[in-house]
Amino acid sequence: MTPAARMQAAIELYEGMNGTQRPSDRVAADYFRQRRYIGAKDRRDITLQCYGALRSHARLDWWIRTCGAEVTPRRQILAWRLLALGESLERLRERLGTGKYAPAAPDGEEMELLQCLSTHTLDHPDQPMDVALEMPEWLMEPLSHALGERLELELTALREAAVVDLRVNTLKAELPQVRTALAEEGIETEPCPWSPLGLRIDGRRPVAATRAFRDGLLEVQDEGSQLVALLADARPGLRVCDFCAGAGGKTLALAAAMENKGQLLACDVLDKRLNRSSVRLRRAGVHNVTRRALSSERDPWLKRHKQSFDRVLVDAPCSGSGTWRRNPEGKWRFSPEDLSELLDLQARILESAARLVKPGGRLVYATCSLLREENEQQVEAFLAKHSEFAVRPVRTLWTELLPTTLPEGQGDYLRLFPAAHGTDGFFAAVLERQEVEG
Ligand SMILES: C[S@@+](CC[C@H](N)C(=O)[O-])C[C@H]1O[C@@H](n2cnc3c(N)ncnc32)[C@H](O)[C@@H]1O
Repeated sequence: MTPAARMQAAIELYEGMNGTQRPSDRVAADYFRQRRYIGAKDRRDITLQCYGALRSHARLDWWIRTCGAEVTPRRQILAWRLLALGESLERLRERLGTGKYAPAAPDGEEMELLQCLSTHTLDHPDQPMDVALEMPEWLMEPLSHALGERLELELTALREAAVVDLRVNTLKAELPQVRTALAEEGIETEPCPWSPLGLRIDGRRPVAATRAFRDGLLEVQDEGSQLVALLADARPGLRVCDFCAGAGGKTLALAAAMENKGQLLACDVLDKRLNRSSVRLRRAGVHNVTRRALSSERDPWLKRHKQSFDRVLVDAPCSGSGTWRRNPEGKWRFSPEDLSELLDLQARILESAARLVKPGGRLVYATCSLLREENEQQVEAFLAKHSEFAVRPVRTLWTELLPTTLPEGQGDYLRLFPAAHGTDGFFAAVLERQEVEG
């Protein structure tokens, strides 16, 4: 493809991403599936343009409006090229209106906009803080409450693309073996700093096409997720419930920690999502998992199984604010009403899932959210009503369960942040049901 044709494809794809509520990576996957003639290099360039615009959305809109124009996806892509990529106006102009596959030539009004933009770069001191940090205005207060003086640093990290982490599947291999196998297929990795099972890849590589992946030696999983699963301390022979199992990311990690021994129950309200785990479980050689679709968090099944699990993991549905490096559109679609609905749902799930925990057993409440409302405040509201549960501080659990050093800033709860720890944002609390005396 010519650079102009790639630019036109980026405009088309970006229009598609903007015109839907579907996740942008799915829109991109469909776009390329329907255009198999687009090769890997072109695909990478087109995706780079779209994600570049998506990650700079607020600043691009600010500039387009400051230059007196209306925002459109096409203008956002053109603005990104001038402001973020530093392309010259002459070079950009040369590519517009130059043939069948190129973007149309700009009209007079658009040309004025391009001229205005071409004398600037993406950041400007007049941009309000929410614009500069690419965050919806309403979220600045709860984020500031959660991040304090680290607000700017963390939100800056959240604007950038995330690294790719892998978890070695200890049911099939050890870390050095997987590292060597990947290197033989041209993928260099470094051990993750905190997870003893983690390998980090610099940049995007086709991991899913490797033999090591197809043979189930590894899973793609953020280091933060790996740590949540490790802190659940799912040992061989225990009865473990993964209450919000989804497509099984943490179920797989729990099964490996259990060495396939004991009972692991994966629940979710979405049957379809649970079913998606079956291929992954098979590939990983997991065979101690039973799946159960729940009608709601109050499914009658819970009553029949109260106090019968050693470990219950609640990987709660949440804002996903800790993962907005990967899904930058998520923050623009998330509303105060969504947050308030999630807070009610999380409290209900925590309340119900807690009933499954045996005396002496543990309830692990985790989110990939940065917000205190979804994290500390949920746990503290739960503890205020349930004196039979007590916090097992992560700071001490870590030394019992993990061979690596404790990341900075850990106290009662696990709190991981993109800038501070290089992971997605994660929160976890480990709560133990007290043994009944006498
Ligand atoms: C953060 S995701 C889980 C991700 C998964 N544990 C993983 O590691 O891949 C939260 C899950 O909670 C599920 N969920 C939503 N409402 C629920 C409810 N009332 N009871 C149980 N699960 C629920 C969602 O369907 C979703 O799959």
